Amino acid sequence: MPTAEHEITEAEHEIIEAEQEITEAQTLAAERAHLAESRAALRRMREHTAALSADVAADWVSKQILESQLELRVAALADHPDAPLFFGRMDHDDSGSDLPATMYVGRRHIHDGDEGRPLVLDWRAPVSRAFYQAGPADPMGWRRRRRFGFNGGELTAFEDEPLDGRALGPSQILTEEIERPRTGPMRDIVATIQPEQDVIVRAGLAATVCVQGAPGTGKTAVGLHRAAYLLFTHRERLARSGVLIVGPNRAFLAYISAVLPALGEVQVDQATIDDLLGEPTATEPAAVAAVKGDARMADVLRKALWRHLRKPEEGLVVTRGASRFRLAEHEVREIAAALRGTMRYGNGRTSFAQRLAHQILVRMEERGEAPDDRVQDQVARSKPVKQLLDQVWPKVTAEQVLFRLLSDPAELRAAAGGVLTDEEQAAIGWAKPARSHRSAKWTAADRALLDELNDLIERTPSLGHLVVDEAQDLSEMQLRALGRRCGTGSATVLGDLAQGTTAWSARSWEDVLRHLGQEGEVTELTLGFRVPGSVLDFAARLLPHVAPELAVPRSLRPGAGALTVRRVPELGAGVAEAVKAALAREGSIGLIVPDDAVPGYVATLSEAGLAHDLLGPQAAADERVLIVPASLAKGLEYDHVIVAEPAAIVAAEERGLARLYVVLTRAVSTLTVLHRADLPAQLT
Ligand SMILES: Nc1ncnc2c1ncn2[C@@H]1O[C@H](COP(=O)(O)OP(=O)(O)OP(=O)(O)O)[C@@H](O)[C@H]1O
Repeated sequence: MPTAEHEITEAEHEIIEAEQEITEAQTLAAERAHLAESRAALRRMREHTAALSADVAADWVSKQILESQLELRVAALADHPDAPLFFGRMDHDDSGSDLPATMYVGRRHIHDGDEGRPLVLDWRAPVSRAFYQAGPADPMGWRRRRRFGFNGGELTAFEDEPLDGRALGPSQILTEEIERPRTGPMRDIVATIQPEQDVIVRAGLAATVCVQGAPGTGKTAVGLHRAAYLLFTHRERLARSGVLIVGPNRAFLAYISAVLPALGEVQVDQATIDDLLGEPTATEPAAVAAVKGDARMADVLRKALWRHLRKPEEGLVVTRGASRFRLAEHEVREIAAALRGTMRYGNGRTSFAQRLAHQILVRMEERGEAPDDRVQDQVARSKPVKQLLDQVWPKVTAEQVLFRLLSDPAELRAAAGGVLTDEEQAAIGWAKPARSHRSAKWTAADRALLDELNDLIERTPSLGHLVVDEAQDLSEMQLRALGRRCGTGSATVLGDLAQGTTAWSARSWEDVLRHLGQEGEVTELTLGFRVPGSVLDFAARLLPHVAPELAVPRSLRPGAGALTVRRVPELGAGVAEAVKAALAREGSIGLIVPDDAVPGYVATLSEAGLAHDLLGPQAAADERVLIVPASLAKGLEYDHVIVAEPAAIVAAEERGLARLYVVLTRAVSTLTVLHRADLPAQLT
């Protein structure tokens, strides 16, 4: 029997709860009204921009440029129904503060046209930093942080965090955001960027940052948000010089393609290394590619290129009117020798012609003539100089130089002697060369060599900033190629040494930065957002075998019951059953299988009547079930992952264990590992 005192307390409790509900409902209504007001203001901003006319432009070209700029601005002001306009709010009641009493933080700045009153502040503005960084230890002048929960475009919840020194547990809204089922391409994380991620996102433009991060720690997300941050903060400069995101393959680029547009950035290019350096037209054994990918090749190529300079067969004779002016053969040789290797090959060729012409001018002056600069140019372009130029300093293309190097063992020996061992030379030289450089086929490693040569011949222009994802997989020569593209800019280098699956995968980030030609700090992210703890622990059994030096990753969520490892008598039936079970739950399903088993599983699912897509360059798959070749899983994630036959994934390639580590860390909610053969010993 409850006591009277107890009854009153309970009744009181109910009243308090009811009051709380009313205040909560009122708060929610007020916040929704602010959202509606912001939406309307954004619409007005967009309409205003759309109404601006490019007719003010002086000429046709300027008009086209202005029109496309206006189009971009209208696109940037689009209201994406699924991406809430604001996600946070900060308040304080200190009347002496310079900060506004209330600020809403959102994807972009929104102001009320009439009064110019800011309704939402861009998350990248300096003042917004407090939303991400303020904490009990340092409230940064604010008293309360409010986070909003959204469902579609609807504001459905809010969560208050007093910034008064009380330490609070993890945010419910963050956990829900992470566990929200995946559909379609990658989402932005702008509402829930964590303090340690925010530090990387907001690093200055001059700084190159390198992030080592375990699977799912948000490296890709951080890199993309950093691009958006830099574009906001240095808009004009970067609009001119450009920002480029480099990712491992097209499927990955398609997967991340929606993030920047959702953040209002529609002008960032994305490319794979093959897009940048040229698609390979041939393949080769990994061991050969590893030699070609080694930075020592830069030396070999430099020597190979300069070996195209030839000794003059004779001197130079230039006729002007009735006079003839001569340079002796040794003089020509000295001029070439003085220039050799001091500048890019192409510039050297131009300078060589100018120096020859200059010497001829000196001869003219000796004979009492007074030629001016124009005469020097005329002489430099004259037939005898051109003929000598073609003989001594011939025009060459990167393809010609590499063709000669790889098809002629004597050339290779001359250029690579003392740099590559005899075995290495034998490995990269072509056994059966093509007829000419025109019909030669080039591998991915050759493409990086060609790029290096191109740069030795003519400077590669640099961009303002480069974001390089999965950087651990790039060869030293590929890193050099990327380094050239941010030579006068900076880079964000992202990756995980444990997920290196190429024959040349990096062993240290210091090496990566060195080959990239950038000085930068290496930061480590260790808190995983994607993979549940139980799954991460299972995958981490491989870590001592693939990257023993790395810290064991932790997960934000324990994920009890997320992992199933099952031996099945027959893989096809086991997979079909696991797919059916996953279909009963919410979210995307990735069936990750050894590459050569893909056709078999396509048939299995079709026979079982299970609709599915095969992961290809376009990430936009319609079906919930996606068959993913193990070699393409990198960087991707699915709510439910089913992995078929880990031993076969390991056996398929040299760094198969690292590949398996990648594959096992793609799951957001559940991982089902099915095997008929024994599991790899390292997993048990
Ligand atoms: N602060 C965050 N708030 C919400 N979600 C986050 C946050 N950080 C990361 N995530 C989510 O965690 C998942 C993993 O992030 P991401 O793909 O960037 O990790 P990664 O480190 O690049 O992983 P991998 O090395 O496996 O490719 C993504 O779904 C991302 O949206």
